[in-house]
Amino acid sequence: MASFAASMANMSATAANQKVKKKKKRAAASTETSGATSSESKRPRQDSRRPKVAFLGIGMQKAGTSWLYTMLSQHPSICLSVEKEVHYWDMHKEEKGKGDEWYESQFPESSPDKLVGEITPDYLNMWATRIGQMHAYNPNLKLIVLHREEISRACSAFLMWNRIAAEKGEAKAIESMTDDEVVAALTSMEPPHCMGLSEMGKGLENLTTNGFKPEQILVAEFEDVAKRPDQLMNVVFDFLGVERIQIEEEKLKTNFQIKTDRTAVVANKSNKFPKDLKERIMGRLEKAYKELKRRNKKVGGPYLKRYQALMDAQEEKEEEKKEKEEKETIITETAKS
Ligand SMILES: Nc1ncnc2c1ncn2[C@@H]1O[C@H](COP(=O)(O)OS(=O)(=O)O)[C@@H](OP(=O)(O)O)[C@H]1O
Repeated sequence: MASFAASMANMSATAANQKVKKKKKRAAASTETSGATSSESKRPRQDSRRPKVAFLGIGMQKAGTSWLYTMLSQHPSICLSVEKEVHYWDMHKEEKGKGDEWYESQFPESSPDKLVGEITPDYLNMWATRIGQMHAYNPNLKLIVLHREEISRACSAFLMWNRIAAEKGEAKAIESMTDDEVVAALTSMEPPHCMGLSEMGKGLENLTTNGFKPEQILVAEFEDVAKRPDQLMNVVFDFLGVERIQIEEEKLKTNFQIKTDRTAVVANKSNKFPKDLKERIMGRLEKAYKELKRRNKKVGGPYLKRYQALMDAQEEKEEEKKEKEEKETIITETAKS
């Protein structure tokens, strides 16, 4: 009996030990996924107080997303990630095992009275499971896409990758490449998928077949970054449900390209795709990518129509205001004379 009791006690001690070990293992695993240290995990959880990410800029890559990040960073009710591109949904979550707590810790200035968001252009071209995870995290997420003409966008992407590779001695600089070489690199199915990442239509379809409603997605035109930046930002602010703010003219008109942090780098004018080469390339690719452009137009069309209507309504209002002001001036001057 005694030996039975001892062995029972022994067994329960072993079970208790195993339980403790398992608990420690689980704690270590959750520390690994959340990126927290053991002393951090002992502190009261902060994440329960952190608001969820409410909006995302999801592309297109090379369509003015760094400019958009800079404009949104001017808004007092918006909290952006410290780094422009968090890459949680396309990389950190699955490939690096990070959790939502880690994700939300990328927004150290978040608070309940601020709208939290980040911009990672690669989210537009993710596969279904990742979109599903993003939707499950926050089914009410608002998504912003800037659309840029497909071939010009790919040229911009190619130039960026070519400059990086050439600097490392891993590729010829664009200036010494033949047209055929540039076309081959631009259209390659291998990373960095220059033309592949112009597939906005497929990206939008993937979003709506994996939970997102079209009303949750705003598609705006890249061209307006240069042509009508203030109106574009009004549409974005309205879409996000925050107050419209007037951004300084000089900022609105600056060419922003950001790499890894909040430091806005004004684009180097010499860092442009050689103009003649671009014209030749665009001529050659126009026919080959007719189908891709048609699909983007078909799927993106209704979104862009909605966006155009919002832009036109603003213009009409401004014209009405001008006319009214002009009439008032005439009345005042007539009264004076
Ligand atoms: N204010 C303004 N007006 C006109 N164009 C502008 C502006 N700000 C940024 N840009 C152009 O946007 C291109 C970079 O886009 P992204 O910031 O999305 O690039 S990235 O995906 O983050 O690498 C890049 O395009 P390319 O010059 O054709 O490469 C920038 O020049």
